[in-house]
Amino acid sequence: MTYFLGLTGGIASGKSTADDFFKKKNIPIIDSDLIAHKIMEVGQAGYQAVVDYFGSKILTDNQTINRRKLGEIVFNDQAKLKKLNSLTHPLVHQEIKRQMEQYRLNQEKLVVIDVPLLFESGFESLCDGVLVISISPELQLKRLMKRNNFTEKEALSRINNQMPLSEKEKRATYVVANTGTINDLEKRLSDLLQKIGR
Ligand SMILES: CC(C)(COP(=O)(O)OP(=O)(O)OC[C@H]1O[C@@H](n2cnc3c(N)ncnc32)[C@H](O)[C@@H]1O)[C@@H](O)C(=O)NCCC(=O)NCCS
Ligand SMILES: Nc1ncnc2c1ncn2[C@@H]1O[C@H](COP(=O)(O)OP(=O)(O)OP(=O)(O)O)[C@@H](O)[C@H]1O
Repeated sequence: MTYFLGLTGGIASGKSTADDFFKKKNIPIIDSDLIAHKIMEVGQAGYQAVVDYFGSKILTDNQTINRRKLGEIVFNDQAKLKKLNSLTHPLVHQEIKRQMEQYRLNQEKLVVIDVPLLFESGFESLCDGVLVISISPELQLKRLMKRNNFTEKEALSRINNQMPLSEKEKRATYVVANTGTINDLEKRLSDLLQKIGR
């Protein structure tokens, strides 16, 4: 039986950094951010729906979706974010489920499903356990501003559009803090793999 470990956390809490560790251990990852990007590539199912709704102002000169611009719009307007979610999430969930089925058929022992909005979209019912990567609000803001070159306002608008990390920790099966070095994180994840027994 495949064990599906949901992986979530807050924006910039360290999910992709955790994914890098699992990849090094040859554990397959289903990456929903990547899937969301793919379905919005030119010609893909999500592209036309998003462009029809938001208009050509979200396009770059070569007709691809300018995610920074789209992000600026939706993270400052909850109704538009809700709309974007309604256009993209069914397609993302469909692709996640397709990949899960493949891994199940291949009798993979452990698969990590990285879903930033796992609890928000009720995805935990499809997972055998949920790992939350947590950090303090101060560190989250600092890392997000640095990684995306965001102002404090830009970073806070993204953080505040997600369920509070403290609430995600309460709902988690496992919580791993990413407050130290990346080495510390890897050590904690290694201990977790022992605990899960895979
Ligand atoms: C708004 C968009 C264009 C911003 O693109 P950008 O390249 O700046 O960010 P990226 O996609 O890499 O996401 C970075 C992080 O933002 C957060 N985030 C992304 N989408 C959302 C959302 N709908 N609600 C809250 N937080 C979100 C997540 O923590 C995610 O890990 C993009 O995130 C998007 O299309 N989102 C809608 C699809 C979605 O919900 N994706 C999340 C996985 S299902
Ligand atoms: N332990 C750490 N020490 C220092 N920097 C870190 C640590 N862990 C992650 N980072 C950095 O913090 C930033 C956010 O981490 P990461 O991209 O893994 O977060 P994420 O949860 O995947 O973000 P998103 O929600 O946007 O997908 C990155 O620039 C990463 O290199």
